Amino acid sequence: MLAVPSIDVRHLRKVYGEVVAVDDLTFAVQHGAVLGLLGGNGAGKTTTISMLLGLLEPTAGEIHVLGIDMRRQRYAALPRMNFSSPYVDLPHRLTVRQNLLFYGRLYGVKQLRRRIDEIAELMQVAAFLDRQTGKLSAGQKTRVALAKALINKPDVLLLDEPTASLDPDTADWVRTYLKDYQAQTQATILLASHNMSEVERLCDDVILLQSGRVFDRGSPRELIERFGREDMEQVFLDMARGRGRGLEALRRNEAAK
Ligand SMILES: Nc1ncnc2c1ncn2[C@@H]1O[C@H](COP(=O)(O)OP(=O)(O)OP(=O)(O)O)[C@@H](O)[C@H]1O
Repeated sequence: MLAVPSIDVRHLRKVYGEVVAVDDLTFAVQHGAVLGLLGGNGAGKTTTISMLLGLLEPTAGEIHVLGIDMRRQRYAALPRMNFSSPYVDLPHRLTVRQNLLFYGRLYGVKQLRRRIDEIAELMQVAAFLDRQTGKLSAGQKTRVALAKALINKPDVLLLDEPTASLDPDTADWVRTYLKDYQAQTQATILLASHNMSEVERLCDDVILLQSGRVFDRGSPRELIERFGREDMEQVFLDMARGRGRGLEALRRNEAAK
């Protein structure tokens, strides 16, 4: 087990022209924990995940993953990481199998063909392994993206809205699978989601982001209690609408700065 957190982010900032997308974000995710990143549209979730992967250069701040400085040595960490995002398409013209072969080789997966069969079965994409990825339905593409995200059995998994286009039944088994995967491998997962029951079910801790800044943080249970609410859906609405005890949390955070 690592003595350092699996993900360690300090004073992270990203500015696009006049838009401050991420503003002084600091958090750590311990080995084997699941952190939820919640926030309304434009809160900075995708920007944060992109910086964690090295796809975007931060304006300021530090990111360490598995103890490795991502701004200097990200290629040492990337083979042990993976991600899925509805905003990053897999090559359309390749078949699902070709995509999984391509990414599997990129990640240096051993016994790749066996692993592809295994993950295709698990993510229920075996039936369309030889179809073009671009011609699949949105939900099928999401399952392929998850198969790609798990191909190298990552120690750190970054998931941007992993169940967004899935039907309720499929979303449910994907959540069950992610929970089992995490329990079996002790992987560390960062999950950006708009689905509050998913967050309650999967996340040990949650960061509520608003306009790139931390609005509040805690376990789902702590947040629900602190906001005086019954579930995360209501907590989220309080944050989004700037009302109730959520507003007090914001004031407290502002005062602490
Ligand atoms: N390439 C870009 N150029 C300029 N502004 C950008 C760019 N990408 C994101 N932004 C802005 O940065 C802010 C954060 O966007 P981001 O995509 O990280 O939000 P998000 O929390 O993932 O939102 P959503 O829930 O809608 O996916 C938004 O104000 C967005 O308009």
